[in-house]
Amino acid sequence: MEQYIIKGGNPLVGEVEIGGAKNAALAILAAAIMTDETVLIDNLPDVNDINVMLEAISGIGATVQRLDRHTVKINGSAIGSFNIEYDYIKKIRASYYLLGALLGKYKRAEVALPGGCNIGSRPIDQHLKGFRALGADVDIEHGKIVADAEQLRGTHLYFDVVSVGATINVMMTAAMADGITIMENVAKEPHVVDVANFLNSMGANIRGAGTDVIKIRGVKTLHKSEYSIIPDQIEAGTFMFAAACTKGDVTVLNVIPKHLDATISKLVDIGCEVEEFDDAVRVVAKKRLRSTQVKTLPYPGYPTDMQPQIGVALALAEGTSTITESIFENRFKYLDELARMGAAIKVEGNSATIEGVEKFSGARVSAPDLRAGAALCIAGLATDGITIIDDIVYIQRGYECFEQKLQSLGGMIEKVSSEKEIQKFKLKVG
Ligand SMILES: CC(=O)N[C@H]1[C@@H](OP(=O)(O)OP(=O)(O)OC[C@H]2O[C@@H](n3ccc(=O)[nH]c3=O)[C@H](O)[C@@H]2O)O[C@H](CO)[C@@H](O)[C@@H]1O
Ligand SMILES: C=C(OP(=O)(O)O)C(=O)O
Repeated sequence: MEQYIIKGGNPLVGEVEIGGAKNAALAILAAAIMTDETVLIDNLPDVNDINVMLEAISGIGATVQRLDRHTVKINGSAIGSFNIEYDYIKKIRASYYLLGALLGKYKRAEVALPGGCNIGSRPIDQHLKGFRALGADVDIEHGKIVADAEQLRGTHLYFDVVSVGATINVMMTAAMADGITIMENVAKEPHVVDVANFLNSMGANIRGAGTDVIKIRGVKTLHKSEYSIIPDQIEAGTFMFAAACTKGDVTVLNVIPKHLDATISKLVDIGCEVEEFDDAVRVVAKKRLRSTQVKTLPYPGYPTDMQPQIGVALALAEGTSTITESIFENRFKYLDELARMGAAIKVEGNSATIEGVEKFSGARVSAPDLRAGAALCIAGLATDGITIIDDIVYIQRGYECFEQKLQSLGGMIEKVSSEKEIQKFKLKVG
């Protein structure tokens, strides 16, 4: 089993290139099979979840041609199965997008119930409500969602909760339904807009993505497109907090600063200097961080996917902070791991009270999920001693070349898979 070993204490300094947004890319790859023409997708992150999705779509007959690490050509004309059997697909959350894409194009789909990080109960009732409202019969049979429709008809739909997944999924199906669909109380995340832009580039007619109401005029067919995925705001934010926690000076390159507004605002609250450029953001932390209050919310609020990263910063900040996690009920597991490193935290329901400590001590901890794993790496980099992180497979789901990027900023982090390698690292760092 691979682990990260970290010797912290160095400020992270330098520039780091941010890749394409994993959560936009997963939906865009699913949407790419909705045309019989060839689609070229660029700025794809090379991470495990993306590779699982590519294998799943090639498994049902789509042609997938990787031009380079970040560029792929997809042709969905030879799809011969609407049943996603591929075993790994149920392990990722975004497998549910294949349901929306296949149902829209072929009026039939069978996909295993989705997995993803264990951060809460994660129901999909709003996806199913949307498909049914468009005229599909949807059942859950033997762990699979089975959907089919004689005809998909535009509808007026009000989501009961703001859901990124349901908004994108139903938008994909409605893009190929007959007539007009109006979706209210939708998610406004940048990746919702990116998927709408991608579908429009293939000839869909979707208006209002990024606002509370999306209007879709269904089209019969979609056509070829060349599309570049937006930068990953969560990867960018993770490196920005790594700078904050190590008293560093890091510039994240290839970002859309507007997408980082909530993250930037919190970094400023806790005492960092933040400079915005056209497509870069610089974070400088010169002194001890200050406490603050945070509540996770749908975009444009503070993202739940950035909650563990700020949690680490607040555990080192002067004073008492609170975090309220209002999206997923099980996203505080990393705090137990952080407590092993000396953090002082009390969790009650969906709220955590954090008394900042001056420093952590190195420990052996486990990544409970993707973002929490990345946050624990930040904690290790902010700690003088040695930290070992188990279960880094979660981190590999969503961060490309994570350790190499941190190394390029001066971080002493290595991937190891044996006691011998651990001892070698310890000898090297003294
Ligand atoms: C692959 C992907 O893009 N994952 C992201 C996506 O997850 P995901 O699409 O699963 O998250 P949602 O936005 O759907 O979930 C938001 C809230 O709505 C609830 N809900 C959702 C759907 C539904 O049918 N019923 C329901 O009650 C969820 O339990 C949660 O409390 O958005 C989350 C919120 O920004 C991010 O943390 C995840 O990284
Ligand atoms: C929680 C995440 O992913 P998933 O929804 O795929 O579990 C994430 O990207 O932070």
